[in-house]
Amino acid sequence: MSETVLELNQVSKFYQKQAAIEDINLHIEQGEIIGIAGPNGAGKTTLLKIIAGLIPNFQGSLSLYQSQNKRQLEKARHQLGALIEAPAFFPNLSARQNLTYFAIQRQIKDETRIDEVLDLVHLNHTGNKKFKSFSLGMKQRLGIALALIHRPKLLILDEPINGLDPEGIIQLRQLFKSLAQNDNITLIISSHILTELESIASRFLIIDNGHIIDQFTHAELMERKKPVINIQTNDLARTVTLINAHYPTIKIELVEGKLQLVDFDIEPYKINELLVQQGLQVSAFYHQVYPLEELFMDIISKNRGQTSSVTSTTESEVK
Ligand SMILES: Nc1ncnc2c1ncn2[C@@H]1O[C@H](COP(=O)(O)OP(=O)(O)OP(=O)(O)O)[C@@H](O)[C@H]1O
Repeated sequence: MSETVLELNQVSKFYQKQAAIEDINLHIEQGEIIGIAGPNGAGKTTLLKIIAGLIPNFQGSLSLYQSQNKRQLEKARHQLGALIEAPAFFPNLSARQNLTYFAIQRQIKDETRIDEVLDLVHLNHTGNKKFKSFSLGMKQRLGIALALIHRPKLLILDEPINGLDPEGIIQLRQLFKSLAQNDNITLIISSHILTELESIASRFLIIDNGHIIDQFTHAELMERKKPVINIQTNDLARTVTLINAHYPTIKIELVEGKLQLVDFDIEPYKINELLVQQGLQVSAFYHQVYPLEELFMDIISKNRGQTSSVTSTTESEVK
């Protein structure tokens, strides 16, 4: 049976009358992977800090594992691990020495746990290498190891994949999925890398100007996604005429010198076939699907009162 991890009711944080976040309501169940996306300054870090207990003064109520008052909350937060901003590691100590220091400080007696977390974040091979000569990605992974060291049930990560190389990103993606699936750990992750967030999270929160302006599960994202076909030919104007004549409901836009088709309910190859049969030279034809990125842009522009980027293009506009 699933357990409620976190409940926020009308949570707001103001800095000099300016809201960093405002009227946030949120309910999170054990085992969920929550992906938080939002533009710079949207309020993501503020929200994560409030959950982690790093901003004690805020308006509204927060309950963590059914604990609400200050004392109970302090206890409940032992179940929480967080990587928000870079932890202060000792530059002249190795990964293992740094973790040993924090383990002693946190009264973690099980020494094997240090090797376990170093294994989990793939830093077990770094030996005597000092923290100061770690790459950004290695530093980031050591921060995650530290957040995991006391076996938290809830892990909060602010931009955890920043600065990682592709291999590091893949390793962390697998780690996050395994923590949720095998260890039933709940994760709350913020990231600007939406393609990555999309492959990790089970539910998404879109934040703008301090408000949760939309939220949806992974399955709902798939329903709302808009596939796009990109086309490049030797005669874009004629391509538009042909597609408009045969498939009048398809919307076409000119983007960076190529045509983008949305709202098509036919097999893409049929469009390609049509163009080739009509003697056009099709130099590029590819199906592009970045659901979260596309939906994110739509949601943000709608929230800011801008029109959506997709409009129908006429032949004269292309010429
Ligand atoms: N300590 C502070 N004092 C004053 N204003 C603050 C403070 N911390 C955050 N803010 C303001 O609150 C708003 C939200 O900031 P926050 O760091 O939570 O956004 P964010 O979504 O994490 O941004 P980014 O993606 O750039 O990290 C911003 O306008 C920021 O300037």
